[in-house]
Amino acid sequence: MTKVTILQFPGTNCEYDTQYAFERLGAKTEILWHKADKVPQDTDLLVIAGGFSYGDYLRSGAIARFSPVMRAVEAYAKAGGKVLGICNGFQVLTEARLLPGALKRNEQLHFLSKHHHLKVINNDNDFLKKLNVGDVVNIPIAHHDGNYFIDAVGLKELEENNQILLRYTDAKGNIQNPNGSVESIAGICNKQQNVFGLMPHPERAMETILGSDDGVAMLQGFLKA
Ligand SMILES: NC(=O)CC[C@H](N)C(=O)O
Repeated sequence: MTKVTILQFPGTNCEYDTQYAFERLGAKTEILWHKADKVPQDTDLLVIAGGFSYGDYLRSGAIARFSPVMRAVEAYAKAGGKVLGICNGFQVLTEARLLPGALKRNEQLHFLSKHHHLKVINNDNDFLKKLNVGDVVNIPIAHHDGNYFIDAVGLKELEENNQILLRYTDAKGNIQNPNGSVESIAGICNKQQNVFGLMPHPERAMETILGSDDGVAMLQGFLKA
């Protein structure tokens, strides 16, 4: 059985949605408070859940990065452990330099909360292997700091190493840009392809009655066969 450990900082608010989503897919889960100094040994996937860690003070994710548990997360990722950062989790991972780039305030300076389409750019990784390149999924976004920035050198590296995983599009897969992100990037991974981050919330797209179940195929990629 796959074991998913979900990090919780003061201000995290998506840990229970994330727990529900993974348990529904048959995983066992544990919520880990940010004061922990170890990642549980049986962890197959570590998720940094969404929310407003430390009230988004200074910059989203900028304080959480100094929490004790982040030293353990760094060691876990360095040893090849799989890490997924969703929304605020993505922000924490960029602040901790486990993923390149930064998340700035949305271009229009508004909080965005709606469903958005995304196109799969690369599926040659654990995260998106259940989807096909070019697939368009419908996933909620909910952020005010989702404007992904990376400089030209960094962007070239992302492209060369197939690190761009998802881009924002319309329902037909035409590129769209809700928040000003460089090249409409919605999700990336590190060069080693074991640390993943995205602004949209797959854990909120688990049931058609709630607008979409396209998150199922995304999260399933992490489960053991
Ligand atoms: N849903 C979230 O994780 C919110 C992320 C972050 N606090 C922002 O608004 O940008």
